[in-house]
Amino acid sequence: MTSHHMNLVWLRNDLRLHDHPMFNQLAAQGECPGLAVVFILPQHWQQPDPNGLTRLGLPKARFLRACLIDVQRSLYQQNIRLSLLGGDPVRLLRDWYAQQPFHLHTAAAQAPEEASWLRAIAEFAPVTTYEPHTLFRQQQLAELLTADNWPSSYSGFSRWLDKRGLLSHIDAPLPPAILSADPHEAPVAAAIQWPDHQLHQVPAWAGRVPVTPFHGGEDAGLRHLAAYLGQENALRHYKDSRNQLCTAPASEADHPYSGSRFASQLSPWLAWGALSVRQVWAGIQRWESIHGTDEHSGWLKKELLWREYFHWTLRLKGAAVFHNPQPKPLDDSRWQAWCTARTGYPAIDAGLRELIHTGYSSNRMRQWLASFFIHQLGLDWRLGAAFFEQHLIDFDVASNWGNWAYIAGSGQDPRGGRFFKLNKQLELYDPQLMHLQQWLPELGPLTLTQVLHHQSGKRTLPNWPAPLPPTNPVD
Ligand SMILES: Cc1cc2nc3c(=O)[nH]c(=O)nc-3n(C[C@H](O)[C@H](O)[C@H](O)COP(=O)(O)OP(=O)(O)OC[C@H]3O[C@@H](n4cnc5c(N)ncnc54)[C@H](O)[C@@H]3O)c2cc1C
Repeated sequence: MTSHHMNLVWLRNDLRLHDHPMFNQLAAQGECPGLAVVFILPQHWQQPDPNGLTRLGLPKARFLRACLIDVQRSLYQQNIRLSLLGGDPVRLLRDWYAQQPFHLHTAAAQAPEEASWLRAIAEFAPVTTYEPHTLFRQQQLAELLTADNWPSSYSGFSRWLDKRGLLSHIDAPLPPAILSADPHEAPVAAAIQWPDHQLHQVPAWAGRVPVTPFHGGEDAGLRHLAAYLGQENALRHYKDSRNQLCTAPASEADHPYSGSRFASQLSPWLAWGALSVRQVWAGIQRWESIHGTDEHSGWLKKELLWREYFHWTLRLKGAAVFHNPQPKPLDDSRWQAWCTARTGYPAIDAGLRELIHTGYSSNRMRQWLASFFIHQLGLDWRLGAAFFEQHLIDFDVASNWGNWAYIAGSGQDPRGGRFFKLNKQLELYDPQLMHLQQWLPELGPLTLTQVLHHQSGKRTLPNWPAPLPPTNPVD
């Protein structure tokens, strides 16, 4: 590693100090000539694309901002500045380098866009990359990471890990780094322009629905993890409750898990790297040492391995993950109905409202939404994935695009897509309409039969739009 330049750490979605190989490496170097840390909000994230989508919906922006404030505070306690810049990352870093040469330390690229930034920067500055996002190191998977060897399904990946015994070789999380360096300020100025809350119209229903339960930041993420595995101990029923659409209110006395979190809800912190996935894995192992290894802890680990599978798939396949061999033309009226959560299918419209309003939805709901968008509205899955990208506070490029491609049948898995029959799903997962009524309060008291009939086209709910004609039956 060069030493005559100052070190510049470029954080992207690795917004933490604990278990961060980059900070630990720099700390191990001891006193260095200077250290600055930067986060750059790419300007194009806020420019609407031809379909009116940006990459930074309001809940997502709020969560990100809270993560940045938290990491800025933690660094400040070590006398290190985090500069927050907005603009074109390559241009800003080139300007910075021209005024004050640096050695750049940053996470390895996940998506092709990041890879192209890193290639461009490497032309004018020394760059060292790190692996802060995954359970495994690239070297551990080297044999698999070739076009011929990469498994075409998650199960193939999981079998290979078992065969190699790799699950017992996941690195332990690193302790928070203690840094020691001369602080440096950014020599370039380009303030972040955050989305304007004033321009965001609050719909009339918003006052009657749940508030966003997530607060960004490493500190909040670590507390959430500790509570989930400790005081709440909600992992004890994870496998049985993970398919719920929401947490049943504590008042639902006859519900088996009333008031207890249905899934870990760790994804927003994991996505921004405010929590390290190895920290979560180690937390589950600690839980197992107290409560014993069981199907619940095993299932949560399995979900983290799904994440791993999608991450490494993207690293290997790159732009191919975003490709649709059967593109579809845009049907504007269907697209507008989707964007305004008025498709006429209350189960879907409730899910869309939740997603737009909070930036989060359960895995089951995401599956309904994606399957509905692709197989019942007949729209191009990439548009649905981009819609999620705008809204999800836990947007993770590999998991989002990987899951959409998987449901569309465009991705790795040879089974040709996943189609969830909406009415059957509603009967199975929200028979008491708990989620649906939470998000469509203006529909008032309803029966399951009324909703099922409406969704089948019988128009039993006069104050909700007629359902758009489906391209496949909902029953
Ligand atoms: C269409 C679609 C889009 C999705 N987009 C994203 C996304 O942008 N970001 C994201 O983190 N997850 C995404 N997922 C996966 C999954 O829905 C969320 O990770 C999960 O709902 C987050 O809630 P949780 O933390 O309570 O999950 P839990 O059930 O508690 O799972 C724990 C963790 O495992 C990982 N995980 C769980 N399921 C999956 C999965 N199917 N694929 C990859 N990782 C998984 C996540 O990191 C999650 O936080 C998507 C799923 C679908 C069907």
